[in-house]
Amino acid sequence: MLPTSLIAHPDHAVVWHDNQLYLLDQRELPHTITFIMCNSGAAVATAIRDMVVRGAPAIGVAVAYAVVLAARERLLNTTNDWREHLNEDFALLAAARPTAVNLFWALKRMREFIATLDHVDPLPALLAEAQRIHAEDIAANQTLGALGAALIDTPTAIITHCNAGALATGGYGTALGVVRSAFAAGNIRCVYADETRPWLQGSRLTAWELHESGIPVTVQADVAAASLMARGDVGWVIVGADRIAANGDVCNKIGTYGLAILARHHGVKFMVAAPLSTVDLDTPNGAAIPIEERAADEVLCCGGQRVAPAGVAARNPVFDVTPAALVDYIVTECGVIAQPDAAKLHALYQTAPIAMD
Ligand SMILES: CSC[C@H]1O[C@H](OP(=O)(O)O)[C@H](O)[C@@H]1O
Repeated sequence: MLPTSLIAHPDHAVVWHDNQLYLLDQRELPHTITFIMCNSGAAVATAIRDMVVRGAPAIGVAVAYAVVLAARERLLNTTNDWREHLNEDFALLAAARPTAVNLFWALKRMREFIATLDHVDPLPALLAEAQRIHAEDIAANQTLGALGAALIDTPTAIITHCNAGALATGGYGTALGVVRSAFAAGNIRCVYADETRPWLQGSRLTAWELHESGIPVTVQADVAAASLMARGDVGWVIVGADRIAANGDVCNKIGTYGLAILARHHGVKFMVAAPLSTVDLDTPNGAAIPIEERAADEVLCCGGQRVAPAGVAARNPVFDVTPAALVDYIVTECGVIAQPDAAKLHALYQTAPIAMD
């Protein structure tokens, strides 16, 4: 019998329980609930690469716990300084996926924390830091959820893309955090969830999260968003982010850029919800963000069957960049930026309660 902390719940994408790390296998949702137990940094790197856990903040939280697992493994198997051997683990984790900056933000924060340690046994302090990162992400989502919901001042239908929910974060969600808060305020009539090929994060994960929460959700083909906006039924497009560059360009799931162009054309407001850990002032603009290209088979196949004829190639970039000029609001836990630009982002960073560097 799974402990209650491991019962299937959108907030349980990443669970530290009984000194082990459990990842809800998001490849199997919504019809199968499987937790994968990881006991090394390498196992977490594999789980990230294979999309067991996905979503920028959730990846960051998983990486923070992965450093604890790696340190434990090194302490058990290394006679000399455990810190030296951690570099291999950090390199494995850094190579898992290239786009979501939260992965690298978490590695940097854990590495800087390790540098402050002089404990003989570093594990309790390391675990406490990973748990702080986890708790801070949930709190950030609840705060940004409320700030984003405050922008939605009348009942409306919204479109969301991919999954930027509790499953993609430490809990509560970013775009779906705004949806949860706005629904509680009576201002969400319906959520139209783009299915988001090829991984179907929308029809599998967002639909599961919102249905479980009693929030009206309708799945649609990604290509159906345009005519829905043309009908005039939708007030907002609300999405998450994997990396926000210093000038306000937003990197998110492939298809987001097209939604932003459609939204601007149809007078639909476009909101990006993300914690400050997703803002990367070291990346000057969207063109500098590495876009992950995944296996062609993810596009060539559907339901495990090859659809395209043999010999036909496919391209599979899994993110794209929305220029800041097409973004109406960036909502973070430190505040809301309307019509984002470099100066406004930098100013927001300066107000952050703790140094986010
Ligand atoms: C809350 S950020 C979630 C973000 O991550 C998703 O990508 P993936 O499922 O490939 O990790 C997508 O871009 C979401 O907006």
